[in-house]
Amino acid sequence: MVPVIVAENLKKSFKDLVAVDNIRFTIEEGEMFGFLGPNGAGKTTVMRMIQCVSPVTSGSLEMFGMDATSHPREIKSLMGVVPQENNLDIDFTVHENLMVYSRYYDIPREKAKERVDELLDFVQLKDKKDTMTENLSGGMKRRLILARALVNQPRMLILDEPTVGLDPQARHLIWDRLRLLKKQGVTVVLTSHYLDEVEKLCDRLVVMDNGKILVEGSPSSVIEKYVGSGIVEAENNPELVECLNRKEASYEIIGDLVHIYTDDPKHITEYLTMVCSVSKISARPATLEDVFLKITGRRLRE
Ligand SMILES: Nc1ncnc2c1ncn2[C@@H]1O[C@H](COP(=O)(O)OP(=O)(O)OP(=O)(O)O)[C@@H](O)[C@H]1O
Repeated sequence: MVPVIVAENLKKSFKDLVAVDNIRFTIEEGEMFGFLGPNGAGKTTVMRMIQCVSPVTSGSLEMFGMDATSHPREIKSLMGVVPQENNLDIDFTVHENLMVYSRYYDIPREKAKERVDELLDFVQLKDKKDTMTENLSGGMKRRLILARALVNQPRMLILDEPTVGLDPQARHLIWDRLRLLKKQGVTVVLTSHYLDEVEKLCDRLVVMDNGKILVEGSPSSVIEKYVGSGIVEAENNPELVECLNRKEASYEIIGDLVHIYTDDPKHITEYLTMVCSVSKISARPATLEDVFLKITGRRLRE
């Protein structure tokens, strides 16, 4: 495996605030890699350092074997970026938006036209070619931004919350396109608050909080490691909690519910039903969302 991004003791401070606190991670070529974390965890700050638009405070950040501080131009030419906000030029048509962007990369006009047509086809916006950008739906705007990020045929694509606010159809189309890009060998790095999205798409992920990386691994390995393969949910009552303590089970009380983390949901369900009074008991597979909440807690962030 060839590493595309290597971060060592990477730190970013804004005056007294440490937004990214000495983190290390490696992203391999052709991987789909996710950054997760509550609001303010430091994900966008990491993305902006990767995009070489926010200087590293200390530590090292290498991409394609080049240092982010000394080779930003070379690195930028190899990547495409889908930012968190829709920052399209609304005074242009769909086609013009992409043509203008291709000029930044000095792509000859005829070649750019060909490339833009291919990209509009790729994101299913061919029939909107001459539509003014401001008249596109939210999903179409996101697709246009994805197309724009691909104008320079990047080896790595960075996406900050690519599907925020989109309906299921639009999300699925973006997922499908990201999978196609991965098949073509493009390294994809994304942040998302949609944990099902990350679970479905990403080969590996990190969970950040307060600028630090708390968890790293494939979705299935982190689920296995932090919550086990299944969760049994039951209505909270003192007798149930006593039973769980006796059995030394791993559990969490969440308001009116008890979450029991287990690799054998059937066994726990049968046991509890037999030895104590339980109601509304049910089992389900554990998800990345369970890991996220277990690791980062349930406290609301600012
Ligand atoms: N330019 C800046 N100046 C000062 N503080 C900043 C700046 N950018 C980010 N921060 C702070 O750094 C911390 C991390 O912010 P960041 O935007 O990276 O979080 P995030 O994980 O992307 O959050 P979200 O999920 O809300 O997008 C926050 O406390 C934020 O207020």
